[in-house]
Amino acid sequence: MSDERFVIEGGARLSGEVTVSGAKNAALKFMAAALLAPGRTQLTNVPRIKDMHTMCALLESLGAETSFEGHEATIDASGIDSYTAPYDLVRQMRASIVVLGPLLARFGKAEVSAPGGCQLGFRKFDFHLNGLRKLGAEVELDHGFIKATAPNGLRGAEINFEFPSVGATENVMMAAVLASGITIVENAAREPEIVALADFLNAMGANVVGAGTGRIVIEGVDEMHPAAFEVVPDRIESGTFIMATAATGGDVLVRGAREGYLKMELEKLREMGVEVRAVTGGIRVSVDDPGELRSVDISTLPFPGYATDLQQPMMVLLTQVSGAGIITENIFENRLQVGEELNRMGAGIDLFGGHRALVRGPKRLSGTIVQAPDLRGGAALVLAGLVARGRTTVENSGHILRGYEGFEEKLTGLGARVAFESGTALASRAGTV
Ligand SMILES: CC(=O)N[C@H]1[C@@H](OP(=O)(O)OP(=O)(O)OC[C@H]2O[C@@H](n3ccc(=O)[nH]c3=O)[C@H](O)[C@@H]2O)O[C@H](CO)[C@@H](O)[C@@H]1O
Ligand SMILES: C=C(OP(=O)(O)O)C(=O)O
Repeated sequence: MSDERFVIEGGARLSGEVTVSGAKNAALKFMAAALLAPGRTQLTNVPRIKDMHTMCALLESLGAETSFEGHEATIDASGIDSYTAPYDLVRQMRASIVVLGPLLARFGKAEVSAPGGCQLGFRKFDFHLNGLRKLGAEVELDHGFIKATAPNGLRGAEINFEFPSVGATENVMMAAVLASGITIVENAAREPEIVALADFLNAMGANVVGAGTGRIVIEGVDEMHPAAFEVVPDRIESGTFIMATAATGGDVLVRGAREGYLKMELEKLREMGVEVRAVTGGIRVSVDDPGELRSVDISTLPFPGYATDLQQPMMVLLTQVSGAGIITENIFENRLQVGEELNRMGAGIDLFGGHRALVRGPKRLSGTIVQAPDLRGGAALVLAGLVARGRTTVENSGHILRGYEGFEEKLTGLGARVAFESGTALASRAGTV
C-alpha cells in the first residue's frame, strides 16, 4: 500500500486541450534495448513517470550510466559489468523482465529475478523463456531467478507463440537482433509499441521486418550501435482522457492521440454515440449528455482488439450511459475487480467470476474513499471521482504514478477539481517534515 492519494470533487465537465506524454510501454522497452550497444542512446519524449526512474535504477545497477532531464533520457551502456536484475527492482515493475533478451544477446548471460504474482492476476513468463530457449539459450529457474546463458551465442530459429504476448515478443525480438541467422516469430503481438520497438531497433542497426503483423522476421546482425529516437505517444493515456471527457460530458482536444492506435476503442465509442474524430494534431471528443449515450459490450483482446489497459476506464464510462453493457476481460482476470470499488460508489455492477461484468447505467455515483487496485484501475477510479457527487479519495494511488505523467495537472487544466497528496506532503502540512 502506498500513502499517495488523489482527492477529487466531482461534477466538473472537462473542456479544453490536453497533451499526451510519450508511451510508458514503448519507452521502457527502448531503454532496455539500449543495452544492446555500447555508447550513448538518446531518447526524447520520455514520460516523467515512476516506471522510468525504476528502469534507470535497473540499468544503473547493471553498470550503465543514465540521465533523465525533462523528457530526455540518455543511457550509456558501455560499462555494463553486472547481468543481474535484482528482486527489489523487478518487484516494482514487471517490465524489468525485458532486459533478459538484450543482456543475453550482447553478453551471453543474464539473470532476472522472477517477477512474482501481481495485482492483474497470473502473469506467467513461460513464453519468454521458451522463446529464448528456441534461440539456443540455456534457461533455468534457480532460487527465484531466471538464469539464462548462451555460451555459444544465439542462433536464429522459428518461434511460434501460443498467445501473442507483448513482453515475450519484445524479449525475443531484442535477443534475435544479434543472433546468427534468421528468426521468424509467428503469432507475434501486433501492438503499436511493438512496431515502435522494431523501428528503434532498426535505427540501432538491426534488420527487423513485419512488426505490426503476426509474423516478424529478424535477420541477425553482428553489432548494434546507439541511436537517438523519439518515444511515440501513449495510446492508453490518450484513451483515458477521451473516456474521461465522454463520462463527464465535455469537449476536449487530446493532443498527440493517434486514431490508428485506438481503432477498436474509437469504434466502440462511436457506437455509443460519442462524437470523436481525428483532427490536426490529435483527437477531438465531445459529448453533451452522457446519459443520452448508448451502452455497448466490450471484449478485451490483443491489438487491434479492445485494449485491456482501457477496460477499467470504459467500465466507469458505462456506468454513465443508458442501457446495459457486458465487459469480457480475456487478458488479465483481476482487472474486473475495480468493479467492487465502483460498487461502493453506487455503480451496481454485477461481477461474474474473473471474466465478465454487467454494467447498467446511467448511475449517479457518490464520492467515498476507494482503493486503487492497480495502475489503470486507479486511473479509472479517478474518472469515477470526476462524475461522482461530492468528494472521492483514491487511496493507494502510487500505482497511478507508475503510468500517468502529471495526471492531476492535466485534469485540473481541463477544469476538473483534483488534488494529489502524498504522505510526505500531508506530513509536511502537519508540520512534521
Ligand atoms: C509494460 C507493458 O508493456 N505492459 C503491457 C504488456 O504486458 P505484458 O507484456 O506482461 O502482457 P502479455 O501480452 O505478455 O500478457 C498477455 C497474456 O499472456 C499471458 N502470458 C504472457 C507471457 C507468458 O510468458 N505467458 C503467459 O501466459 C499473460 O498472463 C496474459 O494473460 O501487455 C499487456 C497486454 O496488452 C498490457 O496490459 C500491459 O500494460
Ligand atoms: C499493466 C500495465 O503495466 P505493467 O505491465 O508494467 O504492469 C499497464 O501499463 O497498464
